[in-house]
Amino acid sequence: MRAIVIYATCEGQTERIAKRIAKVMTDQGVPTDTFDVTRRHVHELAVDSYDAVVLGSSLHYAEHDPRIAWCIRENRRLLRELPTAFFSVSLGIISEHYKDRVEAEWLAESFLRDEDFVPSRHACFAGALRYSKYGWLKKHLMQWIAEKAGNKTNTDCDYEFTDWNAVEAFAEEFANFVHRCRKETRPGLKPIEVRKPYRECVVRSTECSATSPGCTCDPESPTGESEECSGDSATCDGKCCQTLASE
Ligand SMILES: Cc1cc2nc3c(=O)[nH]c(=O)nc-3n(C[C@H](O)[C@H](O)[C@H](O)COP(=O)(O)O)c2cc1C
Repeated sequence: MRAIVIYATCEGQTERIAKRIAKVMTDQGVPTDTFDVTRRHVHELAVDSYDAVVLGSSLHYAEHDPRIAWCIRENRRLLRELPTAFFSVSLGIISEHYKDRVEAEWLAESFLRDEDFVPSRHACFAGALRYSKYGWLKKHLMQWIAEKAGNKTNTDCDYEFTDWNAVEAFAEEFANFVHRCRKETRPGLKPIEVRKPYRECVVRSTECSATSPGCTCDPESPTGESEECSGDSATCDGKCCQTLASE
């Protein structure tokens, strides 16, 4: 049993949130990997080798990342059968103006509606203002937006608004939900064995032939993954069961 957090980030705040969610879920007995769609193509990811999926995206110019939308579309049938969660990261959600807060929530809900995706859980988290990472134009645009929203405008500093307690509570509750789903669908299973808890993701491989002597890969599995296979073992020819190195 494994879960994955698939996320899109621009300045890194969604990544920090995704990694915190993965850590908390892993600590709760649901080993969880992470996958950044802004660095790798989602096609490489073997989504079907996971038992629960969390998707997350930050909001930029009132849009969630189209690569997350694409990932939802590509895996729609699978996502309907699994425990799923979605989180949106924005600054509107902590604006001093009620209208902005409502809009941030509405944008998350309409994104899910447009993608015809009903996650088991969803949340909106506050992100960060990282002036140090913005170019000149973006810095001044963000300063102007921040001022309108009653937010921090000193461009010499970065500001983080994420409520980490809320992020951890979300991850903990979702991990408990995943446990409950597993119990309901497959009664009598042993408690989950936490193995290889810190790896980045399982990538799709079409090269696994499972014919080399001593190869422990399961040719039936889409990723060639087997219980014993480490992915970097010589018995796998280094071709199949690929997992990304631990952080
Ligand atoms: C160019 C730009 C546009 C943004 N547009 C919005 C927006 O339309 N609504 C909003 O609530 N937040 C907006 N934000 C705030 C981001 O959602 C916030 O900074 C978030 O932490 C970014 O997460 P990331 O670093 O994972 O991309 C914007 C930020 C930038 C830099």
